[in-house]
Amino acid sequence: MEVLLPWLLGFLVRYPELMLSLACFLLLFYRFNRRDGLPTNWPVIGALPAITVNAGRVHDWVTEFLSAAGLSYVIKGPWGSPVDVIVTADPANVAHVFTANFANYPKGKEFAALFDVLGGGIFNADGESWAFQRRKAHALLSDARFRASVAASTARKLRDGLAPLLAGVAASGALVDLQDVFVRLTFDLTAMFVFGVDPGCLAPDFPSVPFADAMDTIEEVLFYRHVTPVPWLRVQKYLKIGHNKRMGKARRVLDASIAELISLRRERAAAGDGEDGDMGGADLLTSYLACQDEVGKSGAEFDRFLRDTTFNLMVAGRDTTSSALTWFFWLLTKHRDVEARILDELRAHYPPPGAAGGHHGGGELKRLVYLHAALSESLRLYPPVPFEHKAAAREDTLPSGERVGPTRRVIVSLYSMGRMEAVWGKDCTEFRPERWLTAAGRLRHEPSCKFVAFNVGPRTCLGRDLAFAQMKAVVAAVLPRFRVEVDAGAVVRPKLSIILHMKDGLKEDGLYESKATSKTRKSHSNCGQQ
Ligand code: HEM
Repeated sequence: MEVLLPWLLGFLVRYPELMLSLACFLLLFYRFNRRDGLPTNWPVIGALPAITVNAGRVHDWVTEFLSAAGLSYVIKGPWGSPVDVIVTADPANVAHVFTANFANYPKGKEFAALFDVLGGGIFNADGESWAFQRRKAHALLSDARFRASVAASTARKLRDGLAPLLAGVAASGALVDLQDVFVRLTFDLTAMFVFGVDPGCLAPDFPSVPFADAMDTIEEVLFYRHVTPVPWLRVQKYLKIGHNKRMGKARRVLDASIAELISLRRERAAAGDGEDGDMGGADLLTSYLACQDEVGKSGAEFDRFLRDTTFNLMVAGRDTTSSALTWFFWLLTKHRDVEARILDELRAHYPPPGAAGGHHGGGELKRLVYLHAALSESLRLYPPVPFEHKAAAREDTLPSGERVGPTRRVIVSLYSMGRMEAVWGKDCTEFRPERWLTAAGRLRHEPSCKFVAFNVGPRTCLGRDLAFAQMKAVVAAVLPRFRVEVDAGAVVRPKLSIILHMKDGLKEDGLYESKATSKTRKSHSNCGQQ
């Protein structure tokens, strides 16, 4: 050792780059993961090598190490601050954090800073502000007139927008990215019930809609903020460069678009046209405008409230539902037996409008039990919100035994929770809608701390029923008429984002309209009629 040490030091002084490269090589390519499958937590840099190497497949990587660890594992912070993260897919931890100790796990200031673009909206709010917004949103979203208007405007959009668009694509044999189609569709559907206006994002020429493009950019930057060292984020903010610059630009577009939609609605209300628009005046913005006294704000403050509220609802409705639909349609291409059962159920309980018994008021959707089970199964494996993070206001110990506090946060992997053998059994990675059905063919209830796609506890999703109704309506409009085929070689994987979109979309696939399903397929990426 006496000989080796001076030799090593001499080598380090003379060839620092070589030594640094060697160290990096050892770190990055030798032991990102320990032999037991768990990521190595190195001194100072924490699990950075493992994170770097697995960044492209983060959700599957987390699932692998959580399986190996027994549902929870502590990742040491590489972000330049002494923060560790306990990553968990343990239902007991979820129940503890989201329900039993809800008050001790607020969204908090750091969450609000990370998601500053959401302003004071419901996703970012805590305490009284959150409670008020939740009460209000809950009342509006469950209002019977609102629900009936959403059902009617959705049916119209599917009949006059989606179906002709898909038929046109099918007839022309053009390529289509189904994910793009669903994002456009849910953007329009959500804007209709939030602003009372159809922005026409879903159109045959696939127009560029600045509002929708700005939302895409914002989501990308938000994910980037999760995986970038804090000091570098600060430099970007200070110099107004990189992702910070992109965010600034997107925010300006977003704010301008929302301001325009709000003033349009105000003008129409002032002109006595309050009942116009795609929702016949039953949209959420009209309702919020009418309750200014209850909100207790005026002038610019009320405008900011409207901007934050409507934007939060747009985020809530657009991306989650489009992500869910994309994964669902892809899963059906892999499970034709499930598709066939859904088609049988649709024929029996949801005949097309115009056919005998084919009147659709929305209530019939409740009879589609197997479809409900299949959608739940898809959401279990591909939850649109793949992870949630939480910080404890006061030090706490989780049921799994780990301490949480100022220097240790919690990340719940919703994606991994659906894939844990300990939670769902040996067939946890299989797509099996039957797991959601009782022997009598009714829907089986799964505890929400186990099926977390819609969140758990007091902050449970307020749009769950609406989302199921919209997804069922889309499936009923598309499935009997079109058949989607996926190229065997297509690589389908999640994009790195706060929403579980598909990385390369579903554009390598083919869509066929019923009449031509048979043998007229020209190439894997064609569209045709069944
Ligand atoms: C498949 C579709 C959907 C899924 C998987 C989903 C999932 C979720 C999740 C995971 C949260 C918790 C987010 C968080 O606190 O970080 C949430 C909250 C929320 N969702 Fe949904 N959502 C869906 C559709 C919708 C729709 C269509 C609406 C209608 C506007 C909606 C409205 C909301 C609202 C208002 C909240 C905030 C609740 C609160 O913080 O108290 N969601 N949703």
